Amino acid sequence: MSSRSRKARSKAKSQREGKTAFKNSDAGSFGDGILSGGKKSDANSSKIGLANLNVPYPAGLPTDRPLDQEDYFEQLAIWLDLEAEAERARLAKLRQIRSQRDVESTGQAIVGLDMVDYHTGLAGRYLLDLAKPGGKDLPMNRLKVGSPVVLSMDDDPSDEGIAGVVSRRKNHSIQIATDTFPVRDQDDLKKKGVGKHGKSGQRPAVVSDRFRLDMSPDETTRLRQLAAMAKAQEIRGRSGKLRDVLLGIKTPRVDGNPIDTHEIDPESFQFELNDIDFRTELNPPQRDAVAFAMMADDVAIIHGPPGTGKTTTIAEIIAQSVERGERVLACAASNTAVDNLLERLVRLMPNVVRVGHPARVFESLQEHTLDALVESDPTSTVIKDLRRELDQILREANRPIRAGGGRERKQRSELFNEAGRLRGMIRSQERGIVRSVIDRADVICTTTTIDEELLSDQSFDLVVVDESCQCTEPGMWQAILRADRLILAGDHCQLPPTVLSDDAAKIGMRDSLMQRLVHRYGERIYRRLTVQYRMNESIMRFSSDHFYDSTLIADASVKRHRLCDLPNVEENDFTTEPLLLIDTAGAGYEEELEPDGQSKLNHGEAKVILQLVKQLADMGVTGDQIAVIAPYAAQVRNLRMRLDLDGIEIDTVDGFQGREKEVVLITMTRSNPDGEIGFLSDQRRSNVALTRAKRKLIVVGDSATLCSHDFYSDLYGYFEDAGAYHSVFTLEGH
Ligand SMILES: Nc1ncnc2c1ncn2[C@@H]1O[C@H](COP(=O)(O)OP(=O)(O)OP(=O)(O)O)[C@@H](O)[C@H]1O
Repeated sequence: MSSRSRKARSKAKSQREGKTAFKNSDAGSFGDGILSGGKKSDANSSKIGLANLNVPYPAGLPTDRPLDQEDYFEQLAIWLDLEAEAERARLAKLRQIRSQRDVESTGQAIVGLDMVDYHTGLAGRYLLDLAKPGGKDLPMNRLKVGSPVVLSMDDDPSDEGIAGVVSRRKNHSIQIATDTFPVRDQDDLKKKGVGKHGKSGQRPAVVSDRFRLDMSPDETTRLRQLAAMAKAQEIRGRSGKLRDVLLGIKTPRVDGNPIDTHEIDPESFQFELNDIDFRTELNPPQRDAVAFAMMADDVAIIHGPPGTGKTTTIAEIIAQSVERGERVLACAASNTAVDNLLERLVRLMPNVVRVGHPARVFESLQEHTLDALVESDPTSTVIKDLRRELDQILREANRPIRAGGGRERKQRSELFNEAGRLRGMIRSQERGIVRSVIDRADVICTTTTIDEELLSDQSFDLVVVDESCQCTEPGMWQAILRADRLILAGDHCQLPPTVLSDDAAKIGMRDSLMQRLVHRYGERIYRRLTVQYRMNESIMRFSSDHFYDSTLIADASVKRHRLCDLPNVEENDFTTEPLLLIDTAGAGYEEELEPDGQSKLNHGEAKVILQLVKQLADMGVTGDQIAVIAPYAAQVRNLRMRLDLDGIEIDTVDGFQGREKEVVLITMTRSNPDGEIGFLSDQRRSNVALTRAKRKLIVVGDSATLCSHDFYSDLYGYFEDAGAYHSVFTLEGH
């Protein structure tokens, strides 16, 4: 363990024990209830409103006073160190698993892959296509487009492999982008005493044409974040002022006035509102949020509960900003969230550029990617010729070499040299075109992990971060560094960022900048959107009461919509009622640990889900209108194997944030005599699951296990009051 990691660990320990770097006075409490709009939180209340939402914030950073700059950035670096250590430990453990079934069941590796094709892409990267022999489907995996991976020889545990990034994913193939071409070092094999047929005349263990892909620790991202944090400590001017505001050293201002001493002047606000020529049909809270954001001098927050048009609203803010002649950087932590925003933006304005690999971008938005814009630039024909030449050279260089082919080996290394020279030329030509496309753009869209090479010295009048509660604080600084003004949008009552290190999570890494600012400045720094366009009112109500102080309103267009209103869906009790809960208590449907894994599954609940899905299909609901959500990956795998309906989506809660379906079935999975509910106790996860359904929400779960927890006891009570509670014994065959 490095001395830095040791320091991080001991610091984490002392912070957990209450000896925080900041001597945090209110750690674990919820301040004065400002999250609920100024109301005091009620510690005895079983309701979970914003003020007493069960998120221990702030665990590591105080919000009752300005942060010391040095301490603050040191704290962030400690989180990153702990996270890197956790990632390395996970990967080391994973790479020790050699059995195909075991390793693939983790979802973090794919083994036994052939390289079926390769070519070169933008910036001379190699794009390698990998597939299982015979074109078999790939196993279920978590290697998403953009995931950093290590590509290594499958049967050589000593091969450290080469780093790459997933650039495309299909059912039966996966493409990765790398800077190095994977060639087996034959000379090295010889040195190890392994001949063509191995030491024993058998096929040797280290000689293989098969590859293995492992998810890898994202060192590049961490280094970029550390570099941005180092730079942030030095910056001056507008960005320096913004840093001081975010650290609480300076007070945020709206319309020139500090928010802690001045209310917004209603007349100025009305003037601003009237002055905006809205490009989208917005409801009053959305319009207020736009005007508020336009008046903020340095930072403003838009709190968007599920389906309330947060993305629609920030797209409008960006359009207004561009209208005023500003340049905008629009980001989000995930590629999907960036694309959702991009989709809205291109409807409002022409000059938007999406930075990131085109394979990560929705088909309909391809033309807005930097790659596509560079490609269609008239000056890029020269590059196309060079690339063709490079592909040709690579193909020649990769022809198999006969035994003893010394001359051929020499020729090959010359070809690789030539390939390197061509790649250099391609890169420099491309750099020029890329620069001009970026310089011309009004809006750049990217994930918060910013490509420093592409956006090196770019700064923006406005930086907007959507889904900002899914981004850790260290992950924000690359974007903040480029901002004069900052708008954060998100919902801290939904999923927090993924943090692997429990130590880092315990000392605050999962708590977002948005959450910290709301804690510090209260309702004067944010506007909440309250009209939602997704859920039937009965589906919305529970979440609204528990997470949003009962402030959500269902728009008239969705308030009473039912499954039976969909074309071809039969009308009966099942399709008319928006809620259904099946209680499996007493049925003996106990959870099981997945063989060879850590994840949980529940065959009994799966059987109930199968039966309900069949019932829905028989009533005319189509597969693409149905989603099944399980909190555990093993239950997802279990259901995917057993459920055979075209278009149906089965995924974990994390896979469904930001998504919606006409009908959603949730299998709670946990059922045990000890009332253990694992990460179901994070109510933000349940909030996401419970707010994905538009017209019908079905929950299947064991009250005997779940209801020892207040939140689930309330949930069961809610369904019962709505007349939607049924024991599993009322279902046929149980
Ligand atoms: N003012 C409005 N009038 C009518 N429909 C709207 C309005 N605002 C948003 N919508 C619709 O509501 C849906 C959700 O909007 P949007 O995706 O912007 O919300 P979101 O809050 O970002 O969603 P999520 O909860 O998934 O993060 C979209 O179909 C959008 O067109």
